[in-house]
Amino acid sequence: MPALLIDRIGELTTNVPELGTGVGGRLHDAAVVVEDGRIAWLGPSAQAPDADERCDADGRALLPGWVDSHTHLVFAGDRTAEFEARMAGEAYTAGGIAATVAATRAASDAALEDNLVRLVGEARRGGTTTLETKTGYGLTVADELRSARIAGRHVDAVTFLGAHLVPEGADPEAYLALVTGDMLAAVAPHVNSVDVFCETGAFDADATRRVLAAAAERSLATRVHGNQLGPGPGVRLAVEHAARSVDHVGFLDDADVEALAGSWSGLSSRALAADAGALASGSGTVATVLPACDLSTRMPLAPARRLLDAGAIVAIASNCNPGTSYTSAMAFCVATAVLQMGLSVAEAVRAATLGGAIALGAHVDGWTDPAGVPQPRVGVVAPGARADLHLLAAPATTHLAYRPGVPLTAAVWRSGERVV
Ligand SMILES: N=CN[C@@H](CCC(=O)O)C(=O)O
Ligand SMILES: [Zn+2]
Repeated sequence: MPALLIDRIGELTTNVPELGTGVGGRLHDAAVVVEDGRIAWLGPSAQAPDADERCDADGRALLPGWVDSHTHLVFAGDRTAEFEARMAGEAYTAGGIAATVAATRAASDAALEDNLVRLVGEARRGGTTTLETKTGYGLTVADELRSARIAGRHVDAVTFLGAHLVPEGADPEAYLALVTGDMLAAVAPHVNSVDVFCETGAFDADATRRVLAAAAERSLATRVHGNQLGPGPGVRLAVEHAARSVDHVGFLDDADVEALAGSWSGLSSRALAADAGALASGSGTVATVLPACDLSTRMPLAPARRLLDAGAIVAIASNCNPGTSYTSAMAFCVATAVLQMGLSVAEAVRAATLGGAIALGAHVDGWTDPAGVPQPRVGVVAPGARADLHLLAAPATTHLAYRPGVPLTAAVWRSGERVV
């Protein structure tokens, strides 16, 4: 692959404070050189070396591609009527998942794959370069396995979510035994992690523990859908089981917030930001907020400001799915986090890039994609990192919140290849 120079960058967000200024490690009048799919050099534009090809950023902002660490893209059908009912005042309940399970089971492999490819393309056009997606709309061994296989062909990380809902007509205990037994055994070679929806109407604390323990026995990373619809044990269980992330986190008490911050062994997000070594070696549970889901379900926005102030590591993800959050637009999630959750633009951008990477374990070199191929770290613009870059049609990332809803993606590179 010929070396590429992107120069005359008005504002470069590296997410590495030592490389620039502030939380975003920003540089101005900067340049980046990309070689063999990785960042080879970055620095002042005036000192940039020659390369085979050149892209003139013309004063615009460059940042890492979005890392969307929570989506549910293997599904068929949509739930427009359910959304309309919600906007007319009905509450969201976990039971809505069953409608998508029925449509997904009835769909052909080709239909599921076409829909997934459509959504991955939509996300790319909005600047997303790393995508996780979950199974969870099959809920039989065969349907979960085909979801995992289809997902693995198109995304960067696949999560098994057999513990999404007890399917209609199934005995809860027998289904849990299936999820933690034969179903997990079938999908394990095809997934990177295991998730469980810990909520009233889905899986209780005991069931959640059993799913997390079964995943740990197979050395699979874990994550939890927790504290989405009300207070509950999800956050506490995620931290106790060293889950990579707990997602939604809408209803938190002080102990939940302290547990999430403390999970990083006293390394606050600020300390981690200032010390790349600590970040690489630290392990804890990321608090993933899903602003579009909070809005689309008319739930209170997750307390992202409080979590950051307490020292937790926060990620922002789209939760793209046909029930609670039918959007892949990470820029919209970032704008909402700034305008309504009280984050600065630099904090929100960091959470939607490096935060998501930490939640996926993709912030360190050598993480593997679903095919088992080792990948360079993502979520930062730094020498050696995967060249996943997002050029905005704006001079500063501030425009993501200053001009909400305006499509600002001008170009996207993934592994050094121009994809948008
Ligand atoms: N909360 C559980 N799962 C999805 C919603 C799935 C659905 O309603 O189809 C979520 O993350 O919001
Ligand atoms: Zn979800």
